Amino acid sequence: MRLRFTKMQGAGNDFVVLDATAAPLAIDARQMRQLGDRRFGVGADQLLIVERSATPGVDFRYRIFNGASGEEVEHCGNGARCFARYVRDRGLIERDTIVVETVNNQLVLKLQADGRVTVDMNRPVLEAARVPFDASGLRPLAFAQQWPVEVLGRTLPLAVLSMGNPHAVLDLAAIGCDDVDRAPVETLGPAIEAHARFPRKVNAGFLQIVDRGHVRLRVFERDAGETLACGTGACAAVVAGILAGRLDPQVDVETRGGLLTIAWPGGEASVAMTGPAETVFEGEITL
Ligand SMILES: N[C@H](CCC[C@H](N)C(=O)O)C(=O)O
Repeated sequence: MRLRFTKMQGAGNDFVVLDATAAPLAIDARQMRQLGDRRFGVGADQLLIVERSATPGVDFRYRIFNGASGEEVEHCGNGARCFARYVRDRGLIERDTIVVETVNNQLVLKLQADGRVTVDMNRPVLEAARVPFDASGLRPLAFAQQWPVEVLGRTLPLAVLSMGNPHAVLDLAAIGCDDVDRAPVETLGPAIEAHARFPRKVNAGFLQIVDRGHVRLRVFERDAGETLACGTGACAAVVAGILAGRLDPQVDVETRGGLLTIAWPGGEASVAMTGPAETVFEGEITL
């Protein structure tokens, strides 16, 4: 199969974007993995498919696949910003405000005059069972979403929540680490990602709080490994820090790939994420 694609990145989290608005794309998991492979394919953290939506009031369907596994997932924040840039730049829509539906959500994407994109990421899901997280036998710690989880022989205070996809956030101050670049991501990342208490695995965030308006974050992503940035992970980390009483309602999140700004007033409000979205190149591949 000959396939045209667009390579994009948002804060260094990179994507292969495929246009299925004119005709459906029949790509299996093996072909998704090939597309995502950095040596045998194009290479990307995730693959995004753009489809028209039949739902009234919704412009597009937004489907996300992790490149390493080829499996479909519920959400991708950096990808949502690239999605907005993609459909606008290709003239698939004339408006700067775009409504997309994912497998379990609807998102509103807004292209800003400065080139960044703001995404309404909806409310965080805080109930453990809906993350999903098995909290059986555990009692919450400093706040209702923080749980004592045994990982590699040590008990870690993990903030557990969903942005549509599952997240576990470790405030590095809890393990005496004051520099995210020295966080034990290589060891704790895979151990948290595959932990038995997360039946659908989990994205593992490592949070360094610099001050109430500025954090540094690394994320070992589910079925992707450490990425240069994770949009849903940035939202989850800021929500966790606000629930802990350690962050203000708007926070700059410094990731290895760039800066994201996350805002959450708390309660039933949506999380807003703003950040960059760039096209890198166009290409064709035979699968
Ligand atoms: N690895 C994630 C999907 C991509 C999320 C990330 N790239 C983002 O920007 O939110 C998961 O399996 O839930």
